[in-house]
Amino acid sequence: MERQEAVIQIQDLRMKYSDRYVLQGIDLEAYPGQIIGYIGPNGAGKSTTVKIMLGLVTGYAGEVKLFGRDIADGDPGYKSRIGYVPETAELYDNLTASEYLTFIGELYGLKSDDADYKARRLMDMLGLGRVYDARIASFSKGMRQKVLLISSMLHDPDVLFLDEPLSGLDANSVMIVKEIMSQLALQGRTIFYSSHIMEVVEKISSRIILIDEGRIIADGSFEELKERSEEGTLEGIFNRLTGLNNHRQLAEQFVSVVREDS
Ligand SMILES: Nc1ncnc2c1ncn2[C@@H]1O[C@H](COP(=O)(O)OP(=O)(O)OP(=O)(O)O)[C@@H](O)[C@H]1O
Repeated sequence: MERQEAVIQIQDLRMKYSDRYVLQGIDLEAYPGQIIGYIGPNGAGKSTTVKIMLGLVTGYAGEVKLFGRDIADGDPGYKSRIGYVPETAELYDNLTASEYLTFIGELYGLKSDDADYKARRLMDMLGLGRVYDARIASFSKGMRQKVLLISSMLHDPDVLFLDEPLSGLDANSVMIVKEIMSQLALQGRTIFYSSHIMEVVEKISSRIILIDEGRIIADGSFEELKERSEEGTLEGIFNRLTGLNNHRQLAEQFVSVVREDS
């Protein structure tokens, strides 16, 4: 099968904060239709990689290309073809969802009326039609997450970067958002997401990239990773490859310190 052109190409990406390398030579490429689970322990360098691709972090070494162009070439045009859901975001609490989403849509080049019309229907479909004109300050965590997800997709981006996209969502909403991700991928969009929920990553990713201390230590489909491992679950593979084999002991020690007489 003829392979389409890569939408993300990263070569020997290195990033140093103070004297410490937090990315130590990342190489990866992603293609249309892929759902890539980018996973790793806390502090492994996942957000840093994504922020570099978004143009939010500079000062890196190596090459990062999106849609075939070096993002350091000074042309920010690629940003209109990507969407982003950060792990935590300051939404404009004083705006209504309608004002916020229309504003974001306009930033991405949609006409105000079109953005408003599209946002209203998407909010309605996620069960938030009722609060479309309410202030975001009054929204629960899950409601805010839905607004963020909608804001990242309003302009129908080619590549979606999602950081813990299911954070705060109830079980029904999780099913809907997972299905939305699959359908977008089937329609040729690329989804590059980070999550710590291994069961979800295992099920929905077409490819899983595991990083630890700024290096890729596994890259392949879940089936491929499983073949190379004795573990039957992604959680087991993750724990083995990132060196955690004493969680019970650690938990016992932790609890015994918690229970010490003060
Ligand atoms: N602005 C910064 N200045 C200094 N160090 C930073 C900065 N941003 C990140 N780091 C460091 O870089 C390393 C990687 O951080 P990063 O946020 O990329 O990890 P992560 O894999 O996304 O972790 P998590 O799963 O906890 O979100 C960490 O050691 C972090 O302390």
